[in-house]
Amino acid sequence: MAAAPILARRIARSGVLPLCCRPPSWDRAPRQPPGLPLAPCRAFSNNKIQVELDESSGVAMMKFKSPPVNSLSLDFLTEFSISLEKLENDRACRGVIITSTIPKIFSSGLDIMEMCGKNVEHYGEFWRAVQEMWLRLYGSNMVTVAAVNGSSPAGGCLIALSCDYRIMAENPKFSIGLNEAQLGIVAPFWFKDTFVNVVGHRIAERSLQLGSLHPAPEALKLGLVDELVPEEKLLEKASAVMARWLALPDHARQLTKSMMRKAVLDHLVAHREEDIKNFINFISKESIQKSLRMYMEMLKKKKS
Ligand SMILES: CC/C=C\C/C=C\CCCC/C=C/C(=O)SCCNC(=O)CCNC(=O)[C@H](O)C(C)(C)COP(=O)(O)OP(=O)(O)OC[C@H]1O[C@@H](n2cnc3c(N)ncnc32)[C@H](O)[C@@H]1OP(=O)(O)O
Repeated sequence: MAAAPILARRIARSGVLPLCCRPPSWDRAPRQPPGLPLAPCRAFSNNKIQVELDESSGVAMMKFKSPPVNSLSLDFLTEFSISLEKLENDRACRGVIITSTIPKIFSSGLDIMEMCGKNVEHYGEFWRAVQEMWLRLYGSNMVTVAAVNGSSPAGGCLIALSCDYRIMAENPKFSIGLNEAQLGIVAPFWFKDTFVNVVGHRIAERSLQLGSLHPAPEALKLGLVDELVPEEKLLEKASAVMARWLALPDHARQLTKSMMRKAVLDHLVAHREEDIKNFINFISKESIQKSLRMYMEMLKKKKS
């Protein structure tokens, strides 16, 4: 995935400062008082995502921090891909736990405003960023654990599904699923394939057609998440799961992961441009734009 030049161009246009141009990122960890041994922890943070790597365990904690709902805007997706790339290329990092700093929300999915009333170039750029995020996360060599501490519709659910293991807070008010059908849009084939690989064909077919958002206990029953824990235990549990996965030799686990995921990844890589064209054609239709506008209005009305 030679994404660096594309990312660089996108960052330049989006105004988001690339990590490499910021003050040295690894220097941003809190300074130790003189005399104490240096904590084996490195941190970097950009606008929407904060990452801390514990060098002694090889585990990075990645926290989404983009209020109000961690929606996956072009800027967010760019930062996410850059953060994943940095960790992937860091020999000290073997695993990443993904969670959110926003109470009750893991991620609200793709930013609907990025898909409304924009031009064809923007839709193309946005969709390429969505693809890139997924290719990096689903294809990661690192162990990836999602600590889902809030609602996680559509693109948020895709992030969790793309990890190796999903632990969700046991609050029945939190829901997760690919609800695209409820918005009058269609989950693309690689969202669907990722879902099928986790829950199986029948459950995926029913859930996708109905655009279901499953409350946490139901998500557990369907196998959409691997376990539920009280919210205050979520990160502790994620670290314990991570330690179990990291106890195995990396090469054996990585080759196995790649064998399990390769066909789905290769499918998108082989059809990337076609997928972008399909997205642009689909999202540019007036009927689809109308559905999205109505959905946004419904969200706003729900508040008042
Ligand atoms: C043939 C096929 C070929 C190609 C592909 C074609 C199609 C493309 C497929 C695209 C796949 C799409 C994937 C997606 O992810 S779509 C997004 C789906 N997301 C949702 O449905 C979530 C909607 N949001 C909610 O349900 C709630 O907001 C949520 C997350 C439960 C939080 O609830 P709450 O705490 O009560 O907060 P509010 O609802 O008040 O929201 C606060 C604020 O945020 C705005 N907002 C919420 N979600 C989004 C979003 N996803 N994008 C943009 N903005 C969002 C909301 O409107 C409020 O804004 P306000 O200005 O009123 O404060």
